[in-house]
Formats: sequence, C-alpha cells, structure tokens
Amino acid sequence: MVAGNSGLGKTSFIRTLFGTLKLRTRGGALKNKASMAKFASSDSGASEDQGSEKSPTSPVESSASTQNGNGTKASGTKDSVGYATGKLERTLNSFETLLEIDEGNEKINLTLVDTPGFVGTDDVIDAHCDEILAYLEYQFDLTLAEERKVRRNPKATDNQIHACLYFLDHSGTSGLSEADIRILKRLGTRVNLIPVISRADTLTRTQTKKMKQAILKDAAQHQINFFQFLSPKLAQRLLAQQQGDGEHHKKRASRQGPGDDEEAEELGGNDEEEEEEEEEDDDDEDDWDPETLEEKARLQSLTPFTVIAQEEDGVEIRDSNGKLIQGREFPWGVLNCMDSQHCDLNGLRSALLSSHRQELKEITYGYFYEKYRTEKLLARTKSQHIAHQQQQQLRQMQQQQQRQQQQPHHHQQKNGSAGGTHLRNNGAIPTVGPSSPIAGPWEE
Ligand SMILES: Nc1nc2c(ncn2[C@@H]2O[C@H](COP(=O)(O)OP(=O)(O)OP(=O)(O)O)[C@@H](O)[C@H]2O)c(=O)[nH]1
Repeated sequence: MVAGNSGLGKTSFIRTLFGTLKLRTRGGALKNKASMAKFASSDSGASEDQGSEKSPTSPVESSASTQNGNGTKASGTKDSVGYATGKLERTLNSFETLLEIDEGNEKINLTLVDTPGFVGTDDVIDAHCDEILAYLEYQFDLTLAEERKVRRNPKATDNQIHACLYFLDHSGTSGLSEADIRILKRLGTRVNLIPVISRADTLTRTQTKKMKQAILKDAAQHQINFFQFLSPKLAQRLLAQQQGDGEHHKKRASRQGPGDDEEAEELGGNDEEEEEEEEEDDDDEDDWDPETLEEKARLQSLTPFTVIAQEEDGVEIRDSNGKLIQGREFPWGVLNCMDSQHCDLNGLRSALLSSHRQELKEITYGYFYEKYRTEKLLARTKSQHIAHQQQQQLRQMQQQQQRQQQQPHHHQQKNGSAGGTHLRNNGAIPTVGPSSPIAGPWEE
C-alpha cells in the first residue's frame, strides 16, 4: 500500500514498480480487489460461522462502485493495465490491484493499493486517515471471520496489507511534518511502515542525506516505529561478526518487530539475561547467515528509501547504449529508476518482493493482526458485560415496579379508593425482550 500527501508520486511509483514486474497473466488481466472484498464480505460463511459475528463490511465497496464522474484514476473500474497507463491524475478513490507475478522462481499473488493523497485541513486529513485505518482493519476482519468458521476455506487468500510505503514530502520540511507524525503514529498501530522519499531526482546527495537523518531523528523522537530491516540486536550481532568474533559467527535471530527497542535496551543491561536470551535464540529455527545480516544492514542503512518514478506514459527513455529503460531524461543526462546509484528503488523492490516478503507477512499476522484481534475481542467482552449489567438493572427495576404496583392494589381493595395514579407505569421503563433497544449479546 502507498500513502502520503497528495502529489508526491505514489501513483507514479506504482506504475514504475508495475513496469518491473513479470506478470503471469498476459496483459495483466486482473480483478480489482475491491470487488473481491465485496465477494468475501457476502461469502463470509454465516451458516458455518459458529458465533454471531457479523460479516465484515468492506470500506472500499462504496468507493469501488462510485462512479468517478471526472474520469480520474482509481475509480475501481479500470483493470491494472488501465491503471498503469494513461494520463496521471489525482487519485480520488483507493485502487487495489491483484497481480499474479513471477519473482525469482516463485509465483506470487501481489496486491498493490493506491490511496488518495492527504490534502486539506487537519480534520480532513484525520478523517482520511480513519478511512485508511478502516480499510486495514477490514482486512483483519476478513481473517477473523475466516478463523471463526467451523470449516475453514483451505484456499482462503491472505488479504492483509503487509507494508505501507509512506511517502514523505521534501519541499517544505526536512524531517516529518506535524501531519506526518500524527498519521504515522496511527497507521503504525496497524501496518508495517516503510518511509519513502519520492521524487529523489530533485534532491542533491547532501540534501538526501540530511533529509534521511532528519526523518529518522523525528521518528525516534516521536516514537514512530518504522519497519526494522535490522533490529538493534541483530546490528550488534553483525558488528560482532565483523569484528571476527567466532562465537557470533552464525547466531540465530529472533524475529524483529515493532517494539524491538526493548531488545536494544536489554543489550545494554543484564549480562545474564542476555546470555539466557541467546540460549533461547539458539533454539530458534531461524538462522541469519552473515550475508543475510549484511543485506539487512544495507537495507536498514537505506531507510528512508529514495525513489524516482519513470516519466509519464508515452515518453521513451533509453540509456547510453540505446536500451529502453524506466527513467527520466534531463538536459544533462538520463536517470535510471532501477539504478542503485540513482535511487533506492531497486533495493526497496527486492526487500518487498523477495528478501523481506516473508518477514513482513509474519509480522503483520503475528503482531498487527494478533494485536487487533485481542483489542476487538476485549472490546466485545466489555460491551457484552455492559449489556448484561444493563439487562440486570432493567430486570431489577421491573421487579421493583411490579412490587410497587401490587402494594397500592391491596390498599385500593381495602380502602375502596380509585387513587394510586402515581404508581402507574408511565412507559418510561422499557420492557426487556427481543424488541428491547438495549443490545443483548446475541445482537453483537
Ligand atoms: N521529478 C519527478 N516528478 C515526479 C516523480 N514521480 C512523480 N512525479 C510527478 O509528480 C506529479 C504527481 O504524481 P502522482 O503520481 O500523481 O502523485 P500522487 O502521490 O499519486 O498524487 P495524488 O493522486 O494526488 O495522491 C506528476 O506530475 C508526476 O509526473 C519523480 O520521481 N520525479
């Protein structure tokens, strides 16, 4: 998924990335995932669902079916080819594209999600951020619904978003803006965040270096967790390896994830704990060999990644050998988007599609989804508890009312009085039953 301010080159990036992919389906015939989400929503197996969980409702359904009157991109009606070509226009609705690609020797189902750029007042930006969060949570809801089925679909697809490339503006500020900080903090609770500096052809080497430092400094200061390619703990291991420490030559690594800062603190702390932890690590099945650690260190050193998008559709760019490339042409020379001397796109691409694909998925499922699931179940238990309490209170009030109504009745019989109007049920207290306005657990 790509997100960030309007006009930073998110769609251009997706188009450029798309151009590097080896599509399995000729012409990239694709389903727009928005309609798949709709399908999943109506097919979430109510009959098989053990509980009373409602089918998740897709936040993109409406945007997918919206007629985009002004013909802007991402109406949800184009296929990926249509989306990857043609005139660039402002993205107004999220666009999801499901691709089957070959990467290395593997077949991968890849979903690319473009989101409308943030623009406007803080309120508008926050509301837009809410929509992206709702979208991310909807993908978790699909997993949750699937997991609750008595008979699960063995072919169920993994809809979760494994990475959000957050595009950063370098025109006005060198680090993170206040809006970036707010958005990143929120998105960082639901998805792996990878920061990206787009339009890097407009920055000099020194400017790029300063901007990367400023972004990382701001992120650390505001406790924004970007995805760590190399956790502090693994960095220590790499250092030990590089210093020729035989003991550390092939250490096992625990999986990193947001919150790995604690691991870093542990390193500076108790030696015994550290040893114990290392023993535990030795039981871990994951091995990072020195080359992998070095690759991780390289990717970590590139973060935030600079990217340059190819020129708009229709412009053919050739390198000095006349070879057609994805690039941009200037009076002083030609930029190649996939040249690591020019920007970090190549490294980012291989991290996403190859070296870190599995790790991004594991952290999404093991950390973000689990966190969401726990929050959701806790919230439901709490609301069920409140509903239960409310019902009990109502019952008590009704019983009390009945007792009170019976008392004057005796009086009336004794005194022959027609009074007691003050004890009549005036309808203020509702009766408990299926039509009660207060939700019972069965209505959850
Ligand atoms: N110089 C330069 N211009 C770029 C680059 N990438 C995109 N652009 C230009 O930036 C403008 C905006 O690009 P888009 O890809 O539409 O940006 P976006 O982030 O999708 O914008 P929204 O749809 O508003 O969110 C276009 O004119 C692009 O040609 C780049 O790497 N370098």
